[in-house]
Amino acid sequence: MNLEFYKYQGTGNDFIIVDNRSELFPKKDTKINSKISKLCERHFGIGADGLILLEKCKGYDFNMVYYNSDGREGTMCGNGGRCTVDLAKYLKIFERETTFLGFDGVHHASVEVDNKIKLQMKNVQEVKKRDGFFLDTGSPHYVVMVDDIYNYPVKEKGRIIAHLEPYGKKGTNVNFVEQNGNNSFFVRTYERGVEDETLSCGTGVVASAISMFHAQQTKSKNINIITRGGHLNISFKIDNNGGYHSIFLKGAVEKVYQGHLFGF
Ligand SMILES: N[C@@H](CCC[C@H](N)C(=O)O)C(=O)O
Repeated sequence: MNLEFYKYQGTGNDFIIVDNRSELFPKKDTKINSKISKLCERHFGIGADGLILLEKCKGYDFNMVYYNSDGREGTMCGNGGRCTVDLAKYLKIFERETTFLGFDGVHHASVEVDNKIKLQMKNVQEVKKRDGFFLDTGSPHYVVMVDDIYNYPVKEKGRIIAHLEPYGKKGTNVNFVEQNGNNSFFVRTYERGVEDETLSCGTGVVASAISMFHAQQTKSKNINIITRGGHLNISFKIDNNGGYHSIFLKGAVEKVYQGHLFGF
């Protein structure tokens, strides 16, 4: 059987997305993790930071299932979520605004006039101080400020921090941040499950923006983030208990090509 897939990128974070409303993708196959990691491999496969299934979901427009490029099911993916929203619009699942389910719960999203995708992220109740900061924005993230970010050894340092004891067997994603304006920061992310730096990470830039506000590096609740793959905007509000809500991640996405998976 041949299964159709779409190749997407959101600020350089790239994904294979399968329209699995037909439920033909063999999620229960005992070898599915190695099959997914092979598809994500950049020499023997299609090449991607992750694979996403867009599925039917009662009460919502769709359900999003996310696998990291190591083939294991991950938690929430912000850039992948934005790409999946664009595909759902292309497939005529919705027109301007959508509500869907991700690993971390319900998400609202819209397609803006400039075709950028604005995705509401899960509320953040707590930012833990640990040299840097640790918080969950749908996926776990450690955030630390560094100097000379362009030359910073993200892969080497990220790999060590990601698997430190407090982050358990599953590890954490690691973000390195340098300020370059009042409300503007450059962020580079080491992603667990990819075990490398990616060009951008949606949940990571949200974690970085909130951490920078929390650390009083900026007074703005509307923050621009530059990644190696492009620009993202993060806005949020604060509640009386110091929690963060109405968190939105906005940026461009691109449907790059479409193809067929053989042997599925
Ligand atoms: N690239 C993603 C984050 C993916 C999740 C991460 N690798 C994990 O498993 O925690 C994003 O854009 O948020």
